[in-house]
Amino acid sequence: MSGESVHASRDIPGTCDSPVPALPSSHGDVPAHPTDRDRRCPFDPPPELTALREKTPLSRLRYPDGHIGWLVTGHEPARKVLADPRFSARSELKRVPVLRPGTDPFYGSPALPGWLVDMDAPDHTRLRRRLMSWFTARRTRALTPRIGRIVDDRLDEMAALGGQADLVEHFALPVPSLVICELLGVPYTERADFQRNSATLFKLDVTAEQAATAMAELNAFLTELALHRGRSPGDDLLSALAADGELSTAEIAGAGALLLSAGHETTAGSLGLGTFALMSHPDQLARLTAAPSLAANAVEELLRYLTIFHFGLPRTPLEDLTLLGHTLRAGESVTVSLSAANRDPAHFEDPDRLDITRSAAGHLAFGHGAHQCIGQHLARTEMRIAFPALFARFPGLKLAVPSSEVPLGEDMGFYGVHALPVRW
Ligand code: HEM
Repeated sequence: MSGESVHASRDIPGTCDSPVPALPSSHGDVPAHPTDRDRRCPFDPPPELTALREKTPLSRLRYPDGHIGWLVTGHEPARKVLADPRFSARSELKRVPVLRPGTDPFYGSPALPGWLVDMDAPDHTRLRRRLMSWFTARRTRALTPRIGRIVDDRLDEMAALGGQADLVEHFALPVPSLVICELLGVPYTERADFQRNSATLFKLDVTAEQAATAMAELNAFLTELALHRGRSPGDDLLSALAADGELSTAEIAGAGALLLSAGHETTAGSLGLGTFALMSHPDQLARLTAAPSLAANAVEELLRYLTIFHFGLPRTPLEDLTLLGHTLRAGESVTVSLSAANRDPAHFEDPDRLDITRSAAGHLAFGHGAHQCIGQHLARTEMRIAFPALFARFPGLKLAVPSSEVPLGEDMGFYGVHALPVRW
């Protein structure tokens, strides 16, 4: 299905009650993963995914290259799989991703140095330990005043544009980009190249060659920077890693590339899509603006409700094991759908309703277990500051186009909006 037809058929936000269609079936009884291009509503996972979860929290799944593996859609089994060290995250064990039509240059071969999402213990633990101290809740809280100033500066810049702007270009993308640049020690002036390369990496329909080129460019940039910070250190993460001498330059560059790309794309997606969701649910927005102290709760609920990591997390059993009465064989592909798990009625009451006052505790938007998002506290802090500040500065913020014309990031590994034209 093309993006165009999705835009044309998508319902007005807040009224996305499409009937659940019959389960998709590519061959025989084994369905393919319902993709984001099957969404009926910009904020809800495809109804086919919900239907799969309602049928069983663990189903067979046909991957784009035709091989058959497993899809976990229930909240409880999703947590179990992600917490179980018998499920590997190593890239050389992964086959084709669930949504990419072609091959993936990063699957089927060893992890790139520093690329910790694709590693298992003990390498993963060694590397993660070196990075964790920079992303603790305490350290992130200390960044609050600086993030507040970055947010205010961007809002000033937006206000100076008159009465209309693209919120992604002027707010949702620059805020996390500036924050992660400062933390890592990456010059923000270099953003055009790293933002383009990161976007290519996370795009679903690029060729393997395009993705590999983007990765090589990003890596070369970070390698040069890591060497430079080794010679002339600053007060930043890359300098600290270079001075500490525990990681190789290749590992520092790889971890830097991962942090830089994950650190801005994801939060930008959450800020852009989150603003769209709030504006489309005026009752929820009114609650937030009336009580900005709800921001922390609202952020958790938006993370749950929107689950921008929409393609799921890939894992591979290292041995035969049993889950929900099924035998999963060593080497089989398993995908954990965070979108489906975060809408599981067995864990969240009335899960398809956005309610910024509910407890969204236990949501899996940041994953779970050994690979749970390193940047979660940073992302939370940025969002908790950004949403109330945005709506306080522009109390009459509105979409400047019909909601059906907002370009959705359904072609991206992280869901979001490519642009959000707003006026005030
Ligand atoms: C709303 C924003 C974000 C969301 C929804 C998100 C989501 C996730 C998820 C689901 C994972 C788990 C991947 C897996 O298990 O395979 C993850 C891992 C990761 N995230 Fe985030 N993330 C966000 C923001 C950030 C930020 C701001 C940074 C950087 C500072 C970051 C850096 C990372 C890194 C380095 C990992 C890999 C951790 C590991 O493998 O041990 N993320 N993220």
